[in-house]
Amino acid sequence: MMQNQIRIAAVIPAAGIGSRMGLTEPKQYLHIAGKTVLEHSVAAVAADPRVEAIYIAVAANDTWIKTLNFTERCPVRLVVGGASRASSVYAGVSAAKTDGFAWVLVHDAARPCLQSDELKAVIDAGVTHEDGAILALPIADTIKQAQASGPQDIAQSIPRDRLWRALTPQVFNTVQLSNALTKLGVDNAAITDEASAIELTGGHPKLVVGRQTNIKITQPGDEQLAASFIALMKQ
Ligand SMILES: Nc1ccn([C@@H]2O[C@H](COP(=O)(O)OP(=O)(O)OP(=O)(O)O)[C@@H](O)[C@H]2O)c(=O)n1
Ligand SMILES: C[C@](O)(CO)[C@H](O)COP(=O)(O)O
Repeated sequence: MMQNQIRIAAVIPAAGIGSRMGLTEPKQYLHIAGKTVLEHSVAAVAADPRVEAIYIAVAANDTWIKTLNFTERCPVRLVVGGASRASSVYAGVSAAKTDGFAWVLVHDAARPCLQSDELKAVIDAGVTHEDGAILALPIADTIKQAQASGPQDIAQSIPRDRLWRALTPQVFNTVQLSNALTKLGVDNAAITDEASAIELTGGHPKLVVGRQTNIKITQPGDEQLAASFIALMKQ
């Protein structure tokens, strides 16, 4: 498969409300390092020429998206997201499938610090491995499981050998991912990332080492950390 024949649609789930941030606006519309978190994430996935279209899943009642102006080299389309991340992803994947893209790359709007070397690596692996590929990081800390009765009382330590934490982007064959999400249902709580859907339908996506800086803005203060990482990337 010639690399110039690889046409990828990026799907950006951006229909969440960012409740854990405790803000009045969704975290993807926070301004850091001169533009919104979403604009950083869109620009990050557009950095690879194999990405030929970007589908952003936004909430049906989103009033912020129309204030943004995307100037990427490839078309940016909006689709209506849903009540779950998986449903938002499914809306973008379905649009990409309709438009004839054989490959999809899913990247959280809340991960604005993606770097181009990570993007290239996960695309290279995702389009050559039969079950796709995801960016991930091996767990470097000791893992504790809390007691059911006490959320901050240790029940046990979990062996961390062979444990990784998933990041995004995640890259898959469009039909394979679409079929998995259709079969499992987008309200299936077990589907917290796209790889989960592939795994639950028998696949084994490739793990590609990402960067520690590829954080997901989730809790208060993460936006400052992301802004610092973006400033460092520009140096
Ligand atoms: N129904 C949803 C829920 C989440 N997302 C997107 O999925 C990404 C990762 O989800 P998360 O960090 O959980 O975002 P939120 O759901 O907005 O955060 P919270 O759980 O704190 O409300 C985010 O870019 C978010 O916008 C989405 O498109 N549709
Ligand atoms: C997709 C993801 O970012 C991989 O770690 C993560 O599963 C998203 O979880 P969230 O609770 O929807 O943020």
